[in-house]
Amino acid sequence: MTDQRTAAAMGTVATAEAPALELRGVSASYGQTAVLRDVSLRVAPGSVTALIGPNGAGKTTSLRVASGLMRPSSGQVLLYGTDVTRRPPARRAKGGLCHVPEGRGVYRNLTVRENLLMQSASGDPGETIDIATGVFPRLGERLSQKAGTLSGGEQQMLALSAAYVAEPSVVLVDEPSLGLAPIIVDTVFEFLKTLRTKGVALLCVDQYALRTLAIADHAYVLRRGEIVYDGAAAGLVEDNMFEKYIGEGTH
Ligand SMILES: Nc1ncnc2c1ncn2[C@@H]1O[C@H](COP(=O)(O)OP(=O)(O)OP(=O)(O)O)[C@@H](O)[C@H]1O
Repeated sequence: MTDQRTAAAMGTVATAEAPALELRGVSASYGQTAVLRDVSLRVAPGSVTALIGPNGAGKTTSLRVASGLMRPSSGQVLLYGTDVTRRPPARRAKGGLCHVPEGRGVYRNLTVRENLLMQSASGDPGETIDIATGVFPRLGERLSQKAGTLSGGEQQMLALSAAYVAEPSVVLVDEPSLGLAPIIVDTVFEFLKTLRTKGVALLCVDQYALRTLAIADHAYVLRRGEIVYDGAAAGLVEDNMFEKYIGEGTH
């Protein structure tokens, strides 16, 4: 989906300056527990932004607020400059936002083919299957299989294929490599790089922080619900910045 189409679906006009996605001063809580405190971040159109940080920092919660699965207690979410804070997830999805959640967002009782058609923007079965199997040939061999019986890696490929066949302009991916064999992790990162070449604005959370930074333009580090780094992804890798913000032992 182009920026202009997204803007039209959002009921606004795309401006060259507006970020594809912006969280502006977002705070969020689970019950009495504050999880995000005044989080602001921007994802430029056609760029990759890494959101990294230790366990429990609030990365998943940030993505949930961005896609509308969770309401912030204060602050705003903007898509191409339009305030969508009060819009439900389905409306944001229609406007070109695709959230691939942690833990494989597939319909387990539907076949691979049915899952792909559910995700499809065009609704054209032949075209949808061609696009998805072009990116992940493995899915082509399993079109009639129930998604719940796929291997973990195959389920992840199916979940990620939404980022193609739904034709989004903004994609949020949460831990796409979690629990996957190294060779499948390579496939996932190749896929994310390919997405970028299609002009999608990508916000990526992954346990492989260095690999994520390697494909990212910009990076944010979250710690205890606060942004503690906002700058170039490359800058975070240099000069021991990475160890300072995230700690040793992160790969
Ligand atoms: N449904 C919930 N109810 C209560 N607390 C929650 C809920 N979901 C998350 N939390 C808490 O909110 C904090 C942030 O969680 P979140 O999942 O956003 O962190 P994260 O940075 O994605 O962590 P990880 O890297 O471990 O996945 C954690 O302390 C977590 O325990």
